[in-house]
Amino acid sequence: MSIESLRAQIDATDERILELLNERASLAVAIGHAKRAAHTAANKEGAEKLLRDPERERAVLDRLSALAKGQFPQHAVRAVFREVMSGCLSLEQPLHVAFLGPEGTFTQMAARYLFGLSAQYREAATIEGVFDAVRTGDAALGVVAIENSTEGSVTLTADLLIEGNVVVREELVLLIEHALLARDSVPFSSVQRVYSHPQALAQCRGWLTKNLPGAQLVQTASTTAAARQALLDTAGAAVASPLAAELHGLTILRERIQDRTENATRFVVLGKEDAPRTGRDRTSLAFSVKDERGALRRVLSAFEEEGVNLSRLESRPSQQKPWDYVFLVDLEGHRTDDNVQRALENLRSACDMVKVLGSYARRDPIRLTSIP
Ligand SMILES: C=C(O[C@@H]1C=C(C(=O)O)C=C[C@H]1O)C(=O)O
Repeated sequence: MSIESLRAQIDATDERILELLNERASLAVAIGHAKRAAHTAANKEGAEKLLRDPERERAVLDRLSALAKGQFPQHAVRAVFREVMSGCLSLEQPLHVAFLGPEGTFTQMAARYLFGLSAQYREAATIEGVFDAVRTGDAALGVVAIENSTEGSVTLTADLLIEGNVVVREELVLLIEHALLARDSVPFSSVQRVYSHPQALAQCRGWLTKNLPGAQLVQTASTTAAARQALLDTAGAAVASPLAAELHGLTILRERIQDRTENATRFVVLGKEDAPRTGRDRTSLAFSVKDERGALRRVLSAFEEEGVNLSRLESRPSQQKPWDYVFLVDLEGHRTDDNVQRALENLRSACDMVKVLGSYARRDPIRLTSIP
């Protein structure tokens, strides 16, 4: 069969796909109306409810990924239907998402992976700016990093979660690969300055010490800012995502320079409400113990007695008074689970403060292979 004939068949097939997308969009609009009616009936006043349903979106993607046994690549199924759903949701209700900028950061890539290109993004210059956008309603959701597997917690995110009335709605764990990027004309041997965010430099500290011992390390506000600096410096290079090379027209001098192969950053989606129970959940909470002997042991016993597994426990200065500490805990389970509820009740007797920062579905780490 000739190419022209095959292309004619592709054109006809594309038209059928377009018809089905329009049919799907009409169904989504109808569902949007039904959700609004149900919400209005249930809540006579208050801000408009967020119509996005992440659990349903996850179910759609998982079902289609499982069905994708044909010619079309399975990894592409998710990307295609991520955008199909992003477009359908935008017909029901604009989705405003704040993220820690600037453009090209891992945080932006995490946001686009979750919400697609039809969401309306608001770039915030600081982590506080993301929290403020969600708190004021300027954005329905926000995306920030909460911890890295090499560097530990993003302490400001933790502090703002403890302080504010914003909770964790979802999580996304990205496997972070760092590369050394430079302008086309810069050979590896002439790199004298390396630019990047402090966390990225720290995640590549061993490699940089071994391979560029004489280079000056210059901290920047973000890996995107580092890429922009590298474009201007004929003896400079940036530590950033290999995907940033595509974004900024840089050359990859070295790939996978992070010290730990499985270097991952956990991002959280911030919202006014946390997630419904799925049976595979995580709950983040903060507590401060009474100044009594054995108070912390009683707290840990409260979890152990109810069979609640803790996946993270760390202390943070309370920001209230010097040498006063708050503990941050991630536990396996949803705050509505009976054993978690009993554990929370029991630990309250040993604590001055207990604050649930959100219950949400646990997600396995993913590796981005292209810019979402
Ligand atoms: C269509 C719906 O609304 C949104 C769009 C979805 C989709 O395109 O499949 C799924 C969940 C929602 O975020 C729905 O809730 O079913």
